[in-house]
Amino acid sequence: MKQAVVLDKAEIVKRYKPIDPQTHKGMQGHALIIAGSYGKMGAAVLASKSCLKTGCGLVTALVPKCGYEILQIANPEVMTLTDKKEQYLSDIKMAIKPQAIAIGPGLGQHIVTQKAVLDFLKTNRIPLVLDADALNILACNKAWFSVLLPKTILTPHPKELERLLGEWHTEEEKFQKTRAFVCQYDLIVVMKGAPTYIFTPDAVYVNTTGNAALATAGSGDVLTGMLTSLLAQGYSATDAALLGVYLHGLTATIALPKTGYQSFTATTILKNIGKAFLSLENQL
Ligand SMILES: NC(=O)C1=CN([C@@H]2O[C@H](COP(=O)(O)OP(=O)(O)OC[C@H]3O[C@@H](n4cnc5c(N)ncnc54)[C@H](OP(=O)(O)O)[C@@H]3O)[C@@H](O)[C@H]2O)[C@@H](O)CC1
Ligand SMILES: Nc1ncnc2c1ncn2[C@@H]1O[C@H](COP(=O)(O)OP(=O)(O)O)[C@@H](O)[C@H]1O
Ligand SMILES: [Mg+2]
Repeated sequence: MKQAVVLDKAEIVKRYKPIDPQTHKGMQGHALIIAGSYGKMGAAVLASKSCLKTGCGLVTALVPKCGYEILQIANPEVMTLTDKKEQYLSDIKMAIKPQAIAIGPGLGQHIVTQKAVLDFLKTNRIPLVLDADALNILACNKAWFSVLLPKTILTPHPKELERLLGEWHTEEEKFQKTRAFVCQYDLIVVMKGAPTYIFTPDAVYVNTTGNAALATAGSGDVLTGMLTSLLAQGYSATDAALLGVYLHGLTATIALPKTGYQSFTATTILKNIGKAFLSLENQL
């Protein structure tokens, strides 16, 4: 494999766009988070909250009916749309025009949800982040890889990546398969791990922030919201993936001395997104 580009502060500051003092919520982007099912509504809460806390002006969550009160109470700043089904999503339609969409965290893989996801992918023309069960559903329907919009961001953990690409026997083979996949379908793959690699058709990047504190439930759901937020704010898919992964890791670098590994949770990531941004501003 070609040498990975090291994603350090200098590389990030080049891509970071400070907030315009004249901005308003309508200019900060509107994101839609399609997530959650009975028992996994926390994933929708975490992804939509992280989307807001990464600077998106407006965030809407689309969840099954059982998620309505959970979302509205846990996240009063987030607008909530509900499906007609109580426990899982059955139909992905929206009367809004978001600038970016995330789909997958906590979604489950009900057969009806699978069909709704596939129908959505066929017609979607809005910049997209695919995570968790959206990846698992796609892995069961590999013919659908070719309907994905160019530069869609996929965020698999190792098991999800294996479901998508099949087994590998060496790290080198894993990298080759991922590289071939992003080039064939013109996608961006955030290969989550320690460290996380970002694959684009042009280059591979290796992240330098973060630590094992991130090995905690919901950590990836928060990352999905952050990437979607940056996409909605007008960052290119490559820059959103690079900046989002870097900032997500930076929250753990910043918080570790106070929390230790054990008490760091996905909520700790949310609480430290602001400090992560501020540390970029100090470099300008
Ligand atoms: N509060 C909520 O609502 C939450 C909801 N969530 C939602 O739950 C759904 C299921 O998601 P999930 O990722 O837990 O299940 P799944 O895809 O079977 O993967 C698990 C297996 O993958 C592997 N593995 C994972 N990471 C690895 C690594 N770094 N390195 C190596 N291996 C790794 C590992 O496999 P093993 O090593 O055990 O063989 C592990 O057993 C999904 O929709 C998600 O969004 C969660 O986000 C939690 C909070
Ligand atoms: N040991 C580790 N060191 C650094 N980052 C890690 C480590 N373990 C997990 N992470 C990060 O935590 C996140 C976990 O994502 P994921 O497995 O999808 O979590 P969840 O589905 O519970 O939200 C990824 O961004 C991954 O890179
Ligand atoms: Mg996950």
